[in-house]
Amino acid sequence: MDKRDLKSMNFEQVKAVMEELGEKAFRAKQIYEWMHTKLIDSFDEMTNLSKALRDKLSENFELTSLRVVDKRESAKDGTCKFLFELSDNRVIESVLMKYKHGNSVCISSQVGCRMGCRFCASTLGGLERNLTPAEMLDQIYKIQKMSGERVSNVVLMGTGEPLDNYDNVLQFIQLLTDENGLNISQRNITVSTCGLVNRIRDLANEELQITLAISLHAPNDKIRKEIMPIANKYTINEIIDAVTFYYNKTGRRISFEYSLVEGVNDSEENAKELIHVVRGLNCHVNLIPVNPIKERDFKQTQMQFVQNFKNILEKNRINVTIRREMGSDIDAACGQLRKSYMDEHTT
Ligand SMILES: C[S@@+](CC[C@H](N)C(=O)[O-])C[C@H]1O[C@@H](n2cnc3c(N)ncnc32)[C@H](O)[C@@H]1O
Ligand code: SF4
Repeated sequence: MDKRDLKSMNFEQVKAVMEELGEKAFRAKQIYEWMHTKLIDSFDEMTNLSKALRDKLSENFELTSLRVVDKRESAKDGTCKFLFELSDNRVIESVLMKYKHGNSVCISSQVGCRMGCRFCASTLGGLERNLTPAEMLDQIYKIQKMSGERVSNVVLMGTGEPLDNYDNVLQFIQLLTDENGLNISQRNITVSTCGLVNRIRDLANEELQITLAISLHAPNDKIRKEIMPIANKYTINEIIDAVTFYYNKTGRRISFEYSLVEGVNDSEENAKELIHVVRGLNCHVNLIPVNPIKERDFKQTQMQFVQNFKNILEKNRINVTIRREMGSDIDAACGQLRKSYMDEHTT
């Protein structure tokens, strides 16, 4: 029988397990603390439990942990990219970004992705599997332990489509924001999605205070279909309706991600079209010059045109920023480092 995943359980579930094992309830608190505040990697480190209980736990439960297979630090801005190996030997990546306001970690939510966006390295091998809540937490826990600094912000912008792994992502958010765990504020968590409309509505109904980021990348359905297959399922209008619902439910300002690709979505005409799409919403647009991947011949829009695109939006009173490229010297585009690692190790 497969061992049950203890770190993915919330406090109530750990309490139920203790009852099942005939243990006192306070043991649940101790075990939960070892996992989620002391961030230990093995049952043997739970030194205030008897050896008998630790043995019982390891016979029946799995305690996930990640092995670091690579770590690269940007000489430009201190951004650190990590490659972690999971217990089934699959590899994922996470990024630590240091800002004045605190440390932000970008985590993966799946191994691979099935959404097929043309510019994205994460989807080149399709979806391998979902990550468990514990495997998402482990990325943050490991980075916090290795860096010795508190992580204050978490963004789900690494490999994978978080809303395609909905239940695990929700449980992960519950554990991450638990006051008996790392106690990260919901407001400091961002979930980024390519626009799974039904799931955006489900998420709105959870009434969380997290930030929702929409990977829009196009001002109309025609261009969006060329670069994002999900656009064949949901139109931009449907996305806008869903995010309006999200905003009405949560009061949280919506972020739109817009990667500029030369000759594809970066003309002045495109900027004007984009204004009509987002006008009237309480939102923020992030412009990101696309990070070219070697498997596709997409080119980055030159900075002067990115600036011009931004000016057009600004003149129309749209909140807009150009996202700083973090760690551009270390294969920082999402999924790129993992992809180069897999290419080297699987041929
Ligand atoms: C990798 S995705 C993960 C979250 C989610 N699946 C999504 O699409 O929003 C995070 C962000 O990276 C962007 N992205 C992916 N490949 C990129 C590239 N080569 N250059 C710039 N941005 C990229 C995505 O469009 C998205 O906005
Ligand atoms: S951009 Fe997001 S949804 Fe699209 S393939 Fe990459 S990870 Fe998947």
